[in-house]
Amino acid sequence: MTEDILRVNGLSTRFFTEQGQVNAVSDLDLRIERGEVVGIVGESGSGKSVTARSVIDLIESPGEITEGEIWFNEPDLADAVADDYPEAVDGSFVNLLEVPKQVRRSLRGSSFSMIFQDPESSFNPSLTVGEQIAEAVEVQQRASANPRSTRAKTQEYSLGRLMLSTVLPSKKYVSEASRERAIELLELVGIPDPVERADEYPHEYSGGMLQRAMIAQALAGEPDILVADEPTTALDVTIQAQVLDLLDDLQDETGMTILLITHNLGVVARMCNRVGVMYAGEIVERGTLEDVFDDHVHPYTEGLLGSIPDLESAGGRLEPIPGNVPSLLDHEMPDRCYFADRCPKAMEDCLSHPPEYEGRGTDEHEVRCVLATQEYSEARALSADYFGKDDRTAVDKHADPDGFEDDVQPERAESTVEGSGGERR
Ligand SMILES: Nc1ncnc2c1ncn2[C@@H]1O[C@H](COP(=O)(O)OP(=O)(O)OP(=O)(O)O)[C@@H](O)[C@H]1O
Ligand code: NI
Repeated sequence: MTEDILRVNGLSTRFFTEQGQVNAVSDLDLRIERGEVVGIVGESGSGKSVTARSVIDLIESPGEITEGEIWFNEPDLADAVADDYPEAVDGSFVNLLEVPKQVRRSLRGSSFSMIFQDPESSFNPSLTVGEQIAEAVEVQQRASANPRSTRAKTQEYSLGRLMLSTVLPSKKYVSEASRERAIELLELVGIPDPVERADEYPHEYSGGMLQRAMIAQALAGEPDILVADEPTTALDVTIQAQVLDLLDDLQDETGMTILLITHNLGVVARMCNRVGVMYAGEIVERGTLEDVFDDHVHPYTEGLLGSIPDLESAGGRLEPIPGNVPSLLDHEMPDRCYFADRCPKAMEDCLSHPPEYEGRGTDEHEVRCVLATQEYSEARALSADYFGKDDRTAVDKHADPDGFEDDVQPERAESTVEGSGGERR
């Protein structure tokens, strides 16, 4: 039982800002099997969240998906749209970038759901948690006959219905059944006294509890794919571990597919089946956990592994990768390996942009690094100060009237280190 549920091909997402075009995600491929947990890991600013948001259709102006295909495996959806959008259908797969916005939107909650780092953003402070989860349950019921059964749900697909479900005005009250379901969901995610807690407002919840409530809200539509963007980063270590346990258990019970975004390889090791390592908007190394942890080729992966925080023990020391996160402004991106200026093994060959090569691990293992094809050679190494001058120009170019970029870059680099857990041990 290993069928793909999602295939992303050649995805590029750009932001058209006053400073220029930001190449947040470039030519990204991603394959997720049904029931699998796939991780995307990388430093701050590498494009992880933009990848997640692109998949779930949450890119807003000035951002835009400029290229690529996002194929979602859903036979009934494929049937429903095949007549009107034949080019968007390939067997049981539907290219979500080729169907109308409303159809895509109708998949939110029921097919795709997302949880974020800051649960506050998912809740309205003036409604009780129970009401909001019940509302999420009802939104799904409007889109489907029976929210408890995926099969019944998908048999209800028809194009008109898909479109309608997103334009119907939201009801101002929730039914008793939805309220009960909300309480069940709160219980499922381990909220004690769910009946009482359902009547409380978001600010009455602790961070960890609100994180659980957000997961309950995301589960209300029984999504096929849960996208979790740094779901535990803001929590203290003990609560982090509990929330990860919860996600793990829910995944076991429901067979849900999870796309997990994190900058913590410790979290990947614990949760994922396969992982993609992101740098400067690209996946630079991908494969099974074994490929990436034991047989990695890319010096960036090596660097991330060196900075791995230990989830369980206190006092683990974190060694950040020296150098700065690269600018993703199109006119500042060099035509070479984007990591070369920070790479301890940079060679002459790294001065042209590497394609994806087969890695030395499993069939899944791929690497954007010339070291996949040759041994490191001192003789061909770039001199230590090769990029010294380049770097300075890059910093100068960053300067803009309000100095925004200059202020932000160093802080972002630092927050990666903290966020990875270095401060919390
Ligand atoms: N709304 C936006 N407008 C302009 N640029 C954006 C916008 N959103 C993201 N970006 C840019 O896209 C790039 C990738 O950002 P993204 O948020 O995906 O990084 P990330 O890997 O999730 O980092 P973090 O670990 O800090 O969350 C960054 O250079 C960021 O500045
Ligand atoms: Ni992010």
